[in-house]
Amino acid sequence: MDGKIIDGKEISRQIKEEVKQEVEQLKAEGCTPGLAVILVGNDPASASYVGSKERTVQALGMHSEVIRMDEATSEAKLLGEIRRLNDDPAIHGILVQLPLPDQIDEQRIISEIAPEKDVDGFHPVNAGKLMAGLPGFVPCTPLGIMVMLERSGVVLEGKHAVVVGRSNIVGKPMSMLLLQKNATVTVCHSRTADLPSITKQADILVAAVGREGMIGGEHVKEGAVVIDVGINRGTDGKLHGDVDFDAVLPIASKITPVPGGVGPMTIAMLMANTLESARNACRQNG
Ligand SMILES: Nc1nc(=O)c2c([nH]1)NC[C@@H]1CN(c3ccc(C(=O)N[C@@H](CCC(=O)O)C(=O)O)cc3)C=[N+]21
Repeated sequence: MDGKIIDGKEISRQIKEEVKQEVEQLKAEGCTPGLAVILVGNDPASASYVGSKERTVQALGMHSEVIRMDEATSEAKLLGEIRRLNDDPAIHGILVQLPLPDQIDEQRIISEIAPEKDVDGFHPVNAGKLMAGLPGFVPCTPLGIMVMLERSGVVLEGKHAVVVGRSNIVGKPMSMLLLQKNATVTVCHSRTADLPSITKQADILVAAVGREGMIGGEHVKEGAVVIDVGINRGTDGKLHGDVDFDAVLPIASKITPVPGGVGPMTIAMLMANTLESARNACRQNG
């Protein structure tokens, strides 16, 4: 209803429809894109995300393999599973659901995934390619945000983009992608002094801090575009963003909701990356 609210669910639906068409075309050439998702342990939130990824992969006509491993699984066993998938020609994308249990070194695991199957874009080779401006897989959440901005007609060139959060998964790749589009980028984090004075300069504000309602009206400039990456499960059992939506809505020119904003875009881009990986693999060998 309100044209201010960027509908991530609708944009993700469009992307998935486009991917579905292209999957059909690729299948007609004898190549079925395949995604393997590894879930270690029984965290209910992780299990629910993995379930939703699996359903989406199947709905788009791709091959899905979900590997569920025990909470006590050793690092060696998980590495073995990744090596098997690296060598499996039916699998074009490998996603190891994070976080992993404490006995497993996440960086060690991510580094074992073949970079050309790393549809999460977390492998150091893909991170390096992004920084160097070379083609490679880009992490799904920041990539999805770029697509949302583009499809909502947001111009980035010459604008001040402020990213709050410096993770390898969102903040750092987000800042690289915004730079590529000629935004002036500032990265803030938990030790930033006087955060509101900086976020208030933002034409585009990306909140990826992981603290419910952290970004309030006092953080936002009139007319800013506000992207909320937060997915915090509140005590009410509902999902809440990092942005105090009701406080920021009247100030922003555009804003993404939670749920129905960045989250669905993340899954859509995972599908797009898996399609791209299959295309690369099949057209190279076929
Ligand atoms: N290797 C790896 N890759 C990931 O991409 C990855 C991960 N590990 N670990 C966990 C996070 C989280 N994540 C989400 C994706 C979609 C929604 C999503 O679609 N959310 C819906 C609501 C879902 C609900 O209601 O629970 C929404 O925001 O509208 C949320 C969260 C991917 N992650």
